[in-house]
Amino acid sequence: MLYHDADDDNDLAGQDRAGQGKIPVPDHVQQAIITLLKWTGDDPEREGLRDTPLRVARAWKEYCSGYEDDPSLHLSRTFEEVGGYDELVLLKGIPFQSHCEHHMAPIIGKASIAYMPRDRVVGISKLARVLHGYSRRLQVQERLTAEVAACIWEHLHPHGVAVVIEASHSCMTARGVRTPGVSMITSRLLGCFLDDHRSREEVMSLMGY
Ligand SMILES: Nc1nc2c(ncn2[C@@H]2O[C@H](COP(=O)(O)OP(=O)(O)OP(=O)(O)O)[C@@H](O)[C@H]2O)c(=O)[nH]1
Ligand SMILES: [Zn+2]
Repeated sequence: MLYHDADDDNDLAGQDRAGQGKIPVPDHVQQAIITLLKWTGDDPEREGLRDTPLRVARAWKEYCSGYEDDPSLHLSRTFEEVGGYDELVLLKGIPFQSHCEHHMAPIIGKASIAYMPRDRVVGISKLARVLHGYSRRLQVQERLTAEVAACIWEHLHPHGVAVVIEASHSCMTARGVRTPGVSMITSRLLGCFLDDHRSREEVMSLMGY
């Protein structure tokens, strides 16, 4: 049996947790979640699971909201270098959440994103927005790292870009090899951070590596 939003206050699925309003969930999407619930051994008809297909569907739309984002648009508004500042700009330790494309399990970590401006700088929050645009999709960490770096490289035309991501993969900690406490580190260096060892050492040291 499929459930649709009731108008009462107990309709948790109907709450706007993401601030994006309530989105309709097609029956076939709910049905897929019911099938999974049954297959895992539970009873989708019991009270606690009654609205779960709706909630899960909406949660996945939120986890994967990056598919509706064009991260490069966040870099379209730039500013002239302030006071002739032409040294590196680093946003360090940006928390993010993604999901691995193999198991759809959470990837939870932090990213550090640096660039060496050429003529213009971007609002610093935009670097985090680019990260979220790519992380809110099904990912592998290597591709996420490369996509963030490529986006900044192609749209800001800086002297260099450095992206380092450190993350824990729930598919390794909560299932499978079940090895908690392990993190994966990936990096993508472009331009001066790749070619010039002093720039590379500086950015890595500022990032804490
Ligand atoms: N390189 C890389 N591997 C990932 C990432 N996320 C998950 N994986 C790995 O993807 C692999 C998928 O391996 P498979 O053998 O196809 O799947 P599996 O049988 O579930 O593997 P186990 O996780 O070892 O149980 C696993 O080794 C995961 O640890 C990622 O972001 N990058
Ligand atoms: Zn995985």
